[in-house]
Amino acid sequence: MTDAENGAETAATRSGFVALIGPTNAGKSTLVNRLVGAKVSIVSHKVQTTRATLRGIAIHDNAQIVFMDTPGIFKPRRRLDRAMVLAAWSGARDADLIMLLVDAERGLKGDAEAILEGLKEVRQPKILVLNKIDRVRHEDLLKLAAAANEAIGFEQTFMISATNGSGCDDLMDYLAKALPEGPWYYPEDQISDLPMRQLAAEITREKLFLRLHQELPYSAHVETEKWEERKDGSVRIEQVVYLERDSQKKIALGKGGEAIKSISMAARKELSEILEQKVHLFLFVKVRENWGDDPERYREMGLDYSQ
Ligand SMILES: Nc1nc2c(ncn2[C@@H]2O[C@H](COP(=O)(O)OP(=O)(O)OP(=O)(O)O)[C@@H](O)[C@H]2O)c(=O)[nH]1
Repeated sequence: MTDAENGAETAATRSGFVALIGPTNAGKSTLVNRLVGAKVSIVSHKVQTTRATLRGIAIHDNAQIVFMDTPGIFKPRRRLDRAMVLAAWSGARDADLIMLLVDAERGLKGDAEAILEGLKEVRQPKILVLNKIDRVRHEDLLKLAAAANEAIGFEQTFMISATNGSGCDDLMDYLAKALPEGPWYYPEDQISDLPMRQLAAEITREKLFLRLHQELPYSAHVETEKWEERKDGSVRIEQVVYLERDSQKKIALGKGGEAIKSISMAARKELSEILEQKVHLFLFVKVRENWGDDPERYREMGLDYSQ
């Protein structure tokens, strides 16, 4: 029986990217794990080299909500930090909606204040989510909400506890309705696989920057192209490192391939620890001109993994 015969109305699908912004320890991972309903968020990232990372995908009513992480939004201290902050904000600007998560117990001190300042420049619709309300008196929450809304006109303010779930259903109802109508970005059955592939790409990117950060542009990008589980329990992973120029490719390879070899070894070691299986990692370095200027880059970063 079709939906129409059944008398049920088929609502249009919605989908979009939600940039999750918040100071360290605000509860981003805890919240995504709760909203996504599975532990796909896996790691909290140690090094802030990511422009926009997929944290998890939630399905609510007819909407597919893709949570993106934009680490590195904090007060810049060194030159490198400043480049990362800029990149992090550019990730946020590509999202359909920005969700600022604040630890209500800590309030707007420190990084939260700097983030609010930065958010003023961003045009996307923004919502405020005060987390850890289980620890804060209601009247203090109201004061905090008022102070934050004075700095920025948020579309909505939510008060939640990521650990006990209070307020989370209302938040999801809102997100599902706020995202644009359109087809889902990811096929439902591939969702579980995506974060692992992206995580693997991110680990390699982290190693790349740890070794060569002053010599490579921030736009350097890694994609996981193949992921093959083998009968002997090991996994074969093929990744491409995309750079913008031949000169950068030379740097990434190093003399006699020595740089890429050590990057690959470091990435393989970490991956096999996380996956708890033997990993065969193959890295290819390719030049893709103007990659850094491509406005579709961000979407592609997600979509490429499902192909
Ligand atoms: N009481 C309380 N604690 C919470 C809540 N949400 C998160 N926490 C705790 O806050 C701490 C930080 O949570 P995380 O989810 O790791 O925070 P995060 O923002 O992902 O942190 P980074 O990855 O370091 O940026 C953990 O100890 C959580 O258990 C909440 O609603 N109430």
